[in-house]
Amino acid sequence: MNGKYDAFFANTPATPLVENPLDRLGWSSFFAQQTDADALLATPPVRVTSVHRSGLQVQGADINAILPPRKDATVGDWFLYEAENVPESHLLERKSLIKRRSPGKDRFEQLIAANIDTAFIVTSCNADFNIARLERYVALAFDADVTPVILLTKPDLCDDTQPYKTEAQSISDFVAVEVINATSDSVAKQLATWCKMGQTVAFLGSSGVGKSTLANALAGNENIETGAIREIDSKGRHTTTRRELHFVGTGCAVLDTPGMRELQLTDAAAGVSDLFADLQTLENQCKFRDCAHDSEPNCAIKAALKRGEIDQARVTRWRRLVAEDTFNTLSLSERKHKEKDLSKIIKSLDLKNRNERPK
Ligand SMILES: Nc1nc2c(ncn2[C@@H]2O[C@H](COP(=O)(O)OP(=O)(O)OP(=O)(O)O)[C@@H](O)[C@H]2O)c(=O)[nH]1
Ligand SMILES: [Zn+2]
Repeated sequence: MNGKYDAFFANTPATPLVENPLDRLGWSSFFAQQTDADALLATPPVRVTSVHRSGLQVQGADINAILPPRKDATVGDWFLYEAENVPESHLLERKSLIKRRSPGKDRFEQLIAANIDTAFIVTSCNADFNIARLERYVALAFDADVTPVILLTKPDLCDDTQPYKTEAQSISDFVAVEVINATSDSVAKQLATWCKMGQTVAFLGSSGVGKSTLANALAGNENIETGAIREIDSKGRHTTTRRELHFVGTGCAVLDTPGMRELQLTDAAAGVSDLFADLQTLENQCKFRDCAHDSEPNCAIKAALKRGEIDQARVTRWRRLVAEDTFNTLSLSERKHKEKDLSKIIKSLDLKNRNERPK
């Protein structure tokens, strides 16, 4: 980077009065530093605002275009736009990426959303509240390099929100917890820290907890649910799609994509280790590398439980997430392979047993 465009492209606070259209789209120094001022003029940045079968809808400072479909990009991605040779547009490195494995047999990876800054994990102060589910979402966010923030909605329908808040706060010291009435006037104010200009946020959580209500409160007069757009697909037909990246009143972008709503914890190993770093450190002190923290001697986890330093329920949730994650990460062939290995081991154990049996 050099010269007079530095401040402009790096989105520095040195130019607060002139709103750069790219700022609103979420452009930041993280992306600017992957290129230089000359390249930016030749191939201006564009962001994927929605994904369709016919291609990727992209938006730039004064560009509104469609890139040909490609599997390695998703909503929220940034490209350097090659006007002369559109398919050659260059995909920029991501700040964060949410992906999932498809539930089908082939279990290929689907990219759900890129470059989200904050994931609001929404649950209500009632029967929906489930600490294990919250933990899953937090692990998923950590794994994707997205900052998780827990929002506890419907406080007005609950006698005492404190127990919910205390439990949610016990998940991690690094995750903010906000009690928020989604139907109140103070939503935008309460979420302002995370919804500044140029930020990209998403809402995760079960149906009916208030995600749309919160998103609409941020949007002000705009109604996100009715933000459908009509466009012409590659065969010239009119199609109606939901927009996926909504630029709302506070200046932030709200990402709403169907894939987000179906997220499960899949291969979020890094997130699980972040979330349970203390337990993983303890585990390293167990005598056996494959300690099941069950009946093994010199088990550091059991010792810490006995001393009352850690909580049994949390240990159980951690073990389940690790097991689930290991299984989810396996491909179908690996699973078969593993099954084969397993049956071999069982057979050999049986054999050993038989041979050692007294005649
Ligand atoms: N009293 C009260 N009602 C709320 C609150 N948050 C959401 N609601 C109501 O709960 C209902 C469901 O809210 P939605 O925003 O549609 O929930 P959602 O999470 O978007 O649900 P899906 O679209 O199914 O995923 C609506 O009738 C909201 O008005 C809250 O904090 N207090
Ligand atoms: Zn152990």
